[in-house]
Amino acid sequence: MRIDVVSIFPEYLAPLDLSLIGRARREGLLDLHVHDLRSWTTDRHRTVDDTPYGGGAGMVMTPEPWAQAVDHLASVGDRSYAGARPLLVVPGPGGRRFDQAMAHELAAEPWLAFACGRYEGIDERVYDYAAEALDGRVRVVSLGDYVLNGGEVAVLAITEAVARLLPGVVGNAASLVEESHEDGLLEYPVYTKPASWRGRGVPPVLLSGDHGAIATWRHRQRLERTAARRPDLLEASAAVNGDDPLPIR
Ligand SMILES: COc1ccc2nc(C(=O)O)sc2c1
Repeated sequence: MRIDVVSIFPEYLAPLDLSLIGRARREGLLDLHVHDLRSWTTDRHRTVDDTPYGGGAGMVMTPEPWAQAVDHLASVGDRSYAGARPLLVVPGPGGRRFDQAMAHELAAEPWLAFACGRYEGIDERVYDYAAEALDGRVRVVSLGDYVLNGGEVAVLAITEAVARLLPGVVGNAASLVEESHEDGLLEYPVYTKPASWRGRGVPPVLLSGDHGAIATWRHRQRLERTAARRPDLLEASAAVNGDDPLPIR
């Protein structure tokens, strides 16, 4: 997978050099290109914003640097990635909410590009221009119902959630299975040594060696934890599967 990120704060993406994502890049599983939007400016001050038409607080990102960034992405024509055009993802509070299902959708894309907005946002005409230049493949995505100062933090989160789904990135693929949100349930509680710690023990079933009993206990823990913390997930699952959201009643 290729990922391009355009930002006025390219150093914000430095964490993508670390840990599993950094290793995936070094192993050639992820081809990441971070671009400074200001490299597509022409004035002495490398200006990327201006006052909003219609008045109001803050500044708006001007369209021309973004159009040149989009033109670059459209012209790269990296034949290594099917279609040679990326899906452009623009993080924004008014976007479709990012979730694990979308993480899987994006992980199936050969090439993603992220446009990181700042200030009050990007001139609206850029979205239309980008859709024309990239065969309509532009998606506005929000991390959640809150507002950040820009798209970079969202890109870090989305990139990590997506890249970890790529084959070979997470050492043990089995660890991707019983995770929160993978199958509609939250994960079970985990324990490690020591067996007794500051007067607190480990559930005996986990020390029993009875793998069937352990699997049953863990599933029950997932149901109870989901019912307690995210009952909405159980209701959604029941609506889809038609089963009793809490068979453990
Ligand atoms: C100006 O660019 C922004 C501003 C707020 C914001 N909030 C996001 C979110 O996912 O909540 S992405 C994003 C991008």
